Amino acid sequence: MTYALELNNVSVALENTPIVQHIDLQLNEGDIGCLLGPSGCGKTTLLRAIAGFEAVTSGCVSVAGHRVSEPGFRVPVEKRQVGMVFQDYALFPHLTVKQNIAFGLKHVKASERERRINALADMLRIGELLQAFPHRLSGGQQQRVAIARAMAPKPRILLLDEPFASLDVELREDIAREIREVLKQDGITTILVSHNQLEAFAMADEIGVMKAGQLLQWSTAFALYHEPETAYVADFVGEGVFLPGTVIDDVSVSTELGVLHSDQSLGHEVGALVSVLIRPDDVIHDDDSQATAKVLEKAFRGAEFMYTLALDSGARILSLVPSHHVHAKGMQIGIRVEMEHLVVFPMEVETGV
Ligand SMILES: Nc1ncnc2c1ncn2[C@@H]1O[C@H](COP(=O)(O)OP(=O)(O)OP(=O)(O)O)[C@@H](O)[C@H]1O
Repeated sequence: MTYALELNNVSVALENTPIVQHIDLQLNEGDIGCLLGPSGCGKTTLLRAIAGFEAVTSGCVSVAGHRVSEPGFRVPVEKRQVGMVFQDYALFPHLTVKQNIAFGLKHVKASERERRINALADMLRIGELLQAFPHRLSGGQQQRVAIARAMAPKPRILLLDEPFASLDVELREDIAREIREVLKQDGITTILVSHNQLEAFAMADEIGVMKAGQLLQWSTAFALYHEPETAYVADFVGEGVFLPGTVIDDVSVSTELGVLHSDQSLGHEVGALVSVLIRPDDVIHDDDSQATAKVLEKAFRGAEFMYTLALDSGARILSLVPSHHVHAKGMQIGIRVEMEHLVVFPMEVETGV
């Protein structure tokens, strides 16, 4: 199987300091990947290594089955057919918006060049700005020009570092959706860096969670949310809390919310103390339920409220409740747990319980 982009055991050091270590990831042609992680965890460094700006100290980067980076060997950036949008946009100040976008299209027929520039400018809402120079543009406009310039030559691999950071929420969602469509149409394999999980969920086929230079998990949004492999990923992605539990057999855990069952072996010894991940959508409000919890807080989210509830022990859980159910703070409300994926970690792991 040849991937459009493959990293095997990639490590990168800057000024002799290891920054990212032992990274494995793969993307099929036309797939979109997203790196999520706190500031300073090495996302930009990893993008720069894929683009060829940084050398690797171990492992290899392959594009369409060809090795482009390994220790002591690096295909130059301009030979990789990689497009990259940096956080500082790096537009050419002496060129107009149109000339910036056209920069990588010198070998394309004039009519096709015009068509592509206009299509990208329309999509990115910068059609009115084609004759302007970059210094006249707002940060968000410059960012969109940089995206158009990187997408224009249909690179083999597109790398986007926080591509929507300067856009307001509404524009961001529309543009992200349209960019995804064009990337899919053109079959451009993409990795983007984002701080925004919802954006990652909406844009990406595969998502990687990074922490301190390590890639903890590389999988679909669904798997990250429902089948996190570490307590860190469980905590970082989505909302939820950990409740203490005791393993009672290979597939069941006893908790304050009752006995919860898994459809597969939990891999923990009977009697082991564990932390059980409880997502807000696992906790259903049900007036007929015997089990109750006290409403501590509620936050309006449009169609739903996010309730923070206290169990008898004082442990807190979250529950998403349709907003036509109105319960005041301090009330006891009926709850039941409906869980499709039971996620359990050993208790000694730092989970914030
Ligand atoms: N030239 C350098 N020499 C040594 N360390 C560096 C150098 N450049 C960056 N670093 C360090 O490498 C680490 C990773 O930086 P990087 O920019 O890749 O993180 P990031 O995850 O992209 O962060 P952000 O989300 O804030 O952009 C940081 O701790 C940073 O201080």
